Amino acid sequence: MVTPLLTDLYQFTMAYAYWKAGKHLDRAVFDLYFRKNPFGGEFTIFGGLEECIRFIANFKITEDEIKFLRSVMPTCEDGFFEYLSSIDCSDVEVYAIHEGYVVFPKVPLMRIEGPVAVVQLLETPFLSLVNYASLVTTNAARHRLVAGKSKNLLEFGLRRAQGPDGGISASRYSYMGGFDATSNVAAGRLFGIPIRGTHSHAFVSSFMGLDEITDKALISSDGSSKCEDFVSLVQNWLIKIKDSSSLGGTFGETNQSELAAFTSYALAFPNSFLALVDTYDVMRSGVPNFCAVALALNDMGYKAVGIRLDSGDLAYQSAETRKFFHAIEKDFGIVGFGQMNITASNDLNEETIDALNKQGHEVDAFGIGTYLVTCYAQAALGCVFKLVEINKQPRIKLSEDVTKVSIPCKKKCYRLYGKEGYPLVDIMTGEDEPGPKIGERLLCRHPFIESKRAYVVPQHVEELLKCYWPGNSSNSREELPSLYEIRSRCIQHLDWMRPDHMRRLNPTPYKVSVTAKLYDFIHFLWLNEAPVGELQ
Ligand SMILES: Nc1ncnc2c1ncn2[C@@H]1O[C@H](COP(=O)(O)OP(=O)(O)OP(=O)(O)O)[C@@H](O)[C@H]1O
Ligand SMILES: O=P(O)(O)OC[C@H]1O[C@H](OP(=O)(O)OP(=O)(O)O)[C@H](O)[C@@H]1O
Ligand SMILES: O=C(O)c1cccnc1
Ligand SMILES: [Mg+2]
Repeated sequence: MVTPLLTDLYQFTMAYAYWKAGKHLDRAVFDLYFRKNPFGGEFTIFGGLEECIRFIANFKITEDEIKFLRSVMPTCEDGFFEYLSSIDCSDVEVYAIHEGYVVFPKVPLMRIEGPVAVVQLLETPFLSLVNYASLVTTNAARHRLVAGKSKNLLEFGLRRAQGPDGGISASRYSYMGGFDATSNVAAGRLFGIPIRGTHSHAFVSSFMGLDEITDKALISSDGSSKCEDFVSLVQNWLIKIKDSSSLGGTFGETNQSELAAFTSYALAFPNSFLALVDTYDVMRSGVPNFCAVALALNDMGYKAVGIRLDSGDLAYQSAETRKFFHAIEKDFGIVGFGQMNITASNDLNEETIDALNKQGHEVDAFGIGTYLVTCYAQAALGCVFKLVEINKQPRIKLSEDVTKVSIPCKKKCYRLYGKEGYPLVDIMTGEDEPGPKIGERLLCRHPFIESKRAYVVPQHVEELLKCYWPGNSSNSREELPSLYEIRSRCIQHLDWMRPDHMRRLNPTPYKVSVTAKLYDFIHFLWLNEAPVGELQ
């Protein structure tokens, strides 16, 4: 779907005007960056780089596309379309921060150099590939931080995502941000993401009673015996549970159509039985029914997986369910029954998971859809693509709003680490400036606010922008890691950050700075380009 035509018309009209002016081959440098961290936080995860690199690797406008462009731009000369059909990205260079890194406002995630007309055509597709990817990766990482490392996080969002392509991207980047699995089968196939799922209320309510089950036989897990009437085995267990010392009197008649649904599911998947228990009544029907089926499976050598809760007070119900499981373990001597998995879903987000943590809960896995994939808490990241140099001349974009003034020049970017091993500050320098050195004191200045500056003595220096597409330069090219490797990197990097940058409430901003030389140059260019006002 991502072709050169997946762009805004103005990229093509500008390309024509560059061409008419004989400027199309001017060597331009653009920075792709964002201005503010999303979700009220102080960090972002960079996602989407691999897709950008694959896009430029295949960048070619086909004859059919040229024909269409001619119809869209009928006044443009033939020579322009001949030029368009000849272009590719062999003369473009892309330097980027590694995908999955923790990144911060104003620091270029990518620096793109090449003939101005070609690089201009990359603006919209690159932004489209990076903006949502980074936003949803960050959203997933934030859900992971609040849920904790020990919980399983399942992405359930395909049905609620912004269309099929939004759903596919959501699955890919939720996994990158630290989710464990997706329910999205196509994404699992495309990207090798683990696929997981339970069943829905429709499956439960489609059953009317136990007499619907005609094939009642179940062979034991080791194949050594056969139970001809698994339904009776389940019913017997239900009676035993009802009469057990600690559970007697906690429930009466359970819903028999629900029991039929659970039994059928267990017959279909004896090795991975998991039941949705909230269709009728969690504690009076769903959980006892589940336990009866799980105990019957246990007789046949199978270990049930657990339950899913999809409504009500998830803290309370998970705790009550856990007590029920422990009581079964104790009364019937089934070792491990108390640890049965409890999955929770239903409009979960950072806030609800945080609330559950504060109340105390027994949930092992969270299934999260709507709030994760739609990025409900913030609709867009706001990455931009700005010209910073043309034909070696630095360029600046001014704005009444200081946060929107671009940082000119082709730059290098470094992450400086302190004594305790945490990243302290990111610093941008002019391309020809010497890089920061370990143990050498360096003045780091806020790019726009004069009074904000600090000396830093780095214990480790990391250059951030790596060559991912060398064009005609002699730089060697970074390999594209697998999605799994990027996910591992993301998880590791989140761990390396100082905790106060990562906390949910009032996190400390991470410092982003420029060298004194670059600071002076930005302000010189600013004064040069800004017209002096006249008061009358
Ligand atoms: N203990 C809890 N503390 C805070 N929020 C919770 C707790 N338990 C559940 N929630 C959240 O409260 C909301 C409950 O939503 P709502 O009242 O619409 O659903 P419900 O009535 O429980 O279920 P449904 O409408 O799907 O049958 C959900 O967002 C859920 O994640
Ligand atoms: O709640 P989310 O975070 O979006 O997670 C996905 C939801 O999708 C399913 O519900 P379903 O589509 O059956 O409808 P529902 O909203 O009535 O639960 C599932 O039971 C979850 O509740
Ligand atoms: O497998 C599930 O439980 C599931 C999948 C998608 C949406 N809700 C739930
Ligand atoms: Mg729901």
